[in-house]
Amino acid sequence: MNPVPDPSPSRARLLVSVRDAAEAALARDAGADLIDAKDPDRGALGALPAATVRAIAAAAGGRLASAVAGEPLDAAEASSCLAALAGTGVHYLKIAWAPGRDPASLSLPAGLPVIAVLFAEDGPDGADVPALAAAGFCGAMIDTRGKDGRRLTDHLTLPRLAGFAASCRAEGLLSGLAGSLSLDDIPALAALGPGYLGFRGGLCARSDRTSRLDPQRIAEAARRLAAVTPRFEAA
Ligand SMILES: O=C[C@H](O)COP(=O)(O)O
Repeated sequence: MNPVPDPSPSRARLLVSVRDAAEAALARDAGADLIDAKDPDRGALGALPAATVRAIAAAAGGRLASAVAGEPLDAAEASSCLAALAGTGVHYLKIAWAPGRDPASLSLPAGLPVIAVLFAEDGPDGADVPALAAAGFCGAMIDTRGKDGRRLTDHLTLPRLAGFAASCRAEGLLSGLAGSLSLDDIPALAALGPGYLGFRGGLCARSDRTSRLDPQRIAEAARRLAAVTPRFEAA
């Protein structure tokens, strides 16, 4: 089994989505904990070609690397998307998963942990987590589907997000929160005790997720995360 981040770390980790190996090296050097391969030109969870993901995993050096595998319509398509990125050298994969979706025909790659990505627009909460654990996911995160300027907290309240993180801890799943987050979101969200906070746009020049990553913003995000002591509320 590949290593995955501790589901209940003493502080939330910093996940930075990158489009290529050069951005992976930049994010690694600026202080990202988790290097996430994603095509920001193709929506919330645009998958990159396997060769690009392989190069990103290599450039992540000692950091954990993940890759997004897309937004499949059902479990069978999810299985194909995941299989396409197995063997790229990342430590885990992330894939969109609708709450309540039947996992019967889901085939998870052997030895490669997978995180289910729920979209904030669908109103997920902690009650969705036990089914994800039962389906075999190693983690669960909430992101926004529409990159239209609305942030995660424009869709879901802090108590609801706290309940989601707590439910993940109770199920032994890694949890993540993302969705057009800015540096100023860090104190309130990191305090909820997620495994990681995920960023792209908020760490890019002009806060444009299709623009280049800004190493100073990444370093500042790492500093702010390190300063927050999470409150581990019960599920
Ligand atoms: O997994 C994290 C995402 O890449 C977040 O992207 P975003 O900050 O542009 O919404």
